Amino acid sequence: MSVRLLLVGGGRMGEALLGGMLAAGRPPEELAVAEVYAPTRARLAEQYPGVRIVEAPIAAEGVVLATKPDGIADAAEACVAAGAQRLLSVAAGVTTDAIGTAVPVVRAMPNTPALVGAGVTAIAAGSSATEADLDWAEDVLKAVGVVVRVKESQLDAVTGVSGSGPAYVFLVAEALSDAGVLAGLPRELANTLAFQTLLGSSQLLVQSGDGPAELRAAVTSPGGTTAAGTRELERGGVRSAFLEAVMAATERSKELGRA
Ligand SMILES: NC(=O)C1=CN([C@@H]2O[C@H](COP(=O)(O)OP(=O)(O)OC[C@H]3O[C@@H](n4cnc5c(N)ncnc54)[C@H](OP(=O)(O)O)[C@@H]3O)[C@@H](O)[C@H]2O)C=CC1
Ligand SMILES: O=C(O)[C@@H]1CCC=N1
Repeated sequence: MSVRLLLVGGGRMGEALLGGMLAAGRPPEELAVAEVYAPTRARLAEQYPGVRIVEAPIAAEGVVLATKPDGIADAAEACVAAGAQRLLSVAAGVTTDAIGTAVPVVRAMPNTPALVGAGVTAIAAGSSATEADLDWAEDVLKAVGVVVRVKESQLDAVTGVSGSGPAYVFLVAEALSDAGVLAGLPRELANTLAFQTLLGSSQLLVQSGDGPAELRAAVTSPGGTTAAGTRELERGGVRSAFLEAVMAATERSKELGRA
């Protein structure tokens, strides 16, 4: 009997999508995970009761491919041979043409906040995918966050900004907390202050309708503490470091597609 949705690859991204979909109320019996690594299968089976955990692809109405980029084409072929009707690849860099199966392929770039329903995913249709295939992909992914539709040519840049983006934000969180400790605060308190500041600032950014420059200006009192701190960030080249980071990640995504 075919499952509604098979996730191939129960690694970090596969599990973020699985956990996010279950938390959003998707029934576990609609889902299956194919994962080659036995200890990961055992852990997933224990952590997600009701979800079918298998070693190799089984028949499915739809498949999310979340293996490493260099294994995506083979995994896609195995899924089609097992009876998959449509595919959704989340692999960085790998084009839908390179996947090139007999069934429609949608390419997506999600991010790990999907695990808590706060992801953002960009999707693009491969040449044989229709509007209905994009609707299906959007339906699957909107359970775990915001979904936007883009041209496939934009997906490498999307990867640089939001696919890899959570890692940059976690780095900022670590650095802000470390700085609090340097300034004399206990670690637990520094973590609470740093993490809640990131959360609150993101919520304000999304909910207020004001842009980041306006919101930053509202924190920056004339001759005050924020202006003094911001001068040091600018002196350290933080803005340029973000530009270079996103460009490097975008380029690496393109390289992964050529490998
Ligand atoms: N992590 C992230 O934030 C994001 C990742 N992605 C994409 O998601 C994909 C997975 O990345 P990530 O989760 O980080 O990597 P992981 O290495 O954590 O996960 C990949 C998993 O797939 C397993 N696997 C490999 N081949 C197969 C196969 N043929 N059938 C079933 N399972 C298989 C791997 O097992 P083993 O280790 O034994 O090989 C591993 O458990 C990549 O293509 C990446 O580009 C996209 C957006 C964000
Ligand atoms: O680091 C990576 O290659 C993957 C793709 C985007 C986030 N993680």
